[in-house]
Amino acid sequence: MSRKATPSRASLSDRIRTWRNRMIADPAFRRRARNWPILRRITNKRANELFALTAGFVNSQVLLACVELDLFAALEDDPKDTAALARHVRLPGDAADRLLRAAEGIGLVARTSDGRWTLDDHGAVLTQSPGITAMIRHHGAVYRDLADPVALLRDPPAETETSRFWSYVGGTVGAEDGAAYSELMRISQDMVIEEVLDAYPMDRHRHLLDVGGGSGAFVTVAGNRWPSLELSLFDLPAVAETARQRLANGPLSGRLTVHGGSFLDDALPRDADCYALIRVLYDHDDAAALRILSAIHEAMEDGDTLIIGEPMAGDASGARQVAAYFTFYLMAMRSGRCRAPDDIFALLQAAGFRHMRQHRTRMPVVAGLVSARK
Ligand SMILES: CC(C)=CCC/C(C)=C/CC/C(C)=C/C=C/C(C)=C/C=C/C=C(C)/C=C/C=C(C)/C=C/C=C(C)/C=C/CC(C)(C)O
Ligand SMILES: C[S@@+](CC[C@H](N)C(=O)[O-])C[C@H]1O[C@@H](n2cnc3c(N)ncnc32)[C@H](O)[C@@H]1O
Repeated sequence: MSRKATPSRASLSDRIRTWRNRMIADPAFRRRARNWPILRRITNKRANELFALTAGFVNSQVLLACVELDLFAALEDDPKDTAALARHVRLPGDAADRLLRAAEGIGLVARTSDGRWTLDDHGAVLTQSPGITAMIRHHGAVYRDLADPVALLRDPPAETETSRFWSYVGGTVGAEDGAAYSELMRISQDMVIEEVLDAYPMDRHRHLLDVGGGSGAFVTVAGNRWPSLELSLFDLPAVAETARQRLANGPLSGRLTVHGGSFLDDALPRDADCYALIRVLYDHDDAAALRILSAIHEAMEDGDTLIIGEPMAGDASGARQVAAYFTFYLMAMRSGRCRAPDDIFALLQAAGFRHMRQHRTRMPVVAGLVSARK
């Protein structure tokens, strides 16, 4: 049941917020604010932010066109003029010029002093970020599901393009799907792994079990960083088989065990002292999330640790963006929930965990991290 706060109950900060909102909403105040240097700066900043929000879809499509045409790779080594780039991306000169001007507007490319084109900051990052690039490409299906967001909120269909794309979420994945989606998972995982392992070094543990470990990128990086760490990976049988084949002859094979099974139905291996759920919990609604946590708790000995690393909601500006993106993304996927650390603590507590802690990550837009002990 929702309760409406009466003005007399509102805290001072709530009342200031209400007063502030009335001022900002008033066109006469906004006109006056433009005349005062400091207020003008804030006004312009807010206007630009609201414009970026309003233009979000257009910006995403400019980005998608650059990625699909491989524009950033063409600019990686040397600046080029419009005609040379038009030939590279196989567009008429005028169309290439439009694309470049649009890309310049959103920080993807920039002009050199002699009028040619080079990479701007975002474009430079994207030349070496296959994970982000793959996510930009796969947005087509998600955006089609979100084309009518109110309809999706009111009357979500049982199946969407996004839910079919990530078919493993329901626990049904065939051998042929296993390799394909694990590949997208793998290349999109690098930044998450770094955030998690920088914020939570594994030197205090003997044996790491990555639950829902996909193709094994997390255990691979952890194993390389901590040479005496024993490693295990647990995932659906088809995915586990893909991981086994990838890692069978690698340098870690002597200390890695791969287990196939479902964390919703099967018992988990018991020999680890650190269990990890990396980008797993947010795939699942609360009931399933609680089952996963309970299965891990059941497998653990007293004192063992669970770490949970995934994009999390929160107060940092990156975490706020994560909340908006993944809340709607997961609605399109028809499963899961973007949670704040407190939401995860509540589930952990219900599953019997204690000593719950949030660990600060350096880039909350990439991942948040919490840990708990049995
Ligand atoms: C050198 C001099 C003189 C000055 C430099 C000045 C300076 C420090 C500039 C900064 C440059 C710099 C270092 C920039 C770094 C930028 C970085 C690290 C950007 C990172 C961006 C990350 C992004 C955009 C991540 C996007 C991730 C997405 C969209 C992930 C989507 C994931 C999905 C949909 C997962 C689905 C899985 C499922 C199904 C839910 O389980
Ligand atoms: C979003 S992916 C994350 C993979 C990897 N941890 C990463 O960050 O790239 C979720 C993983 O959970 C696995 N998974 C989903 N349902 C599962 C289940 N019922 N039992 C075991 N693993 C499952 C998927 O196969 C997939 O590898």
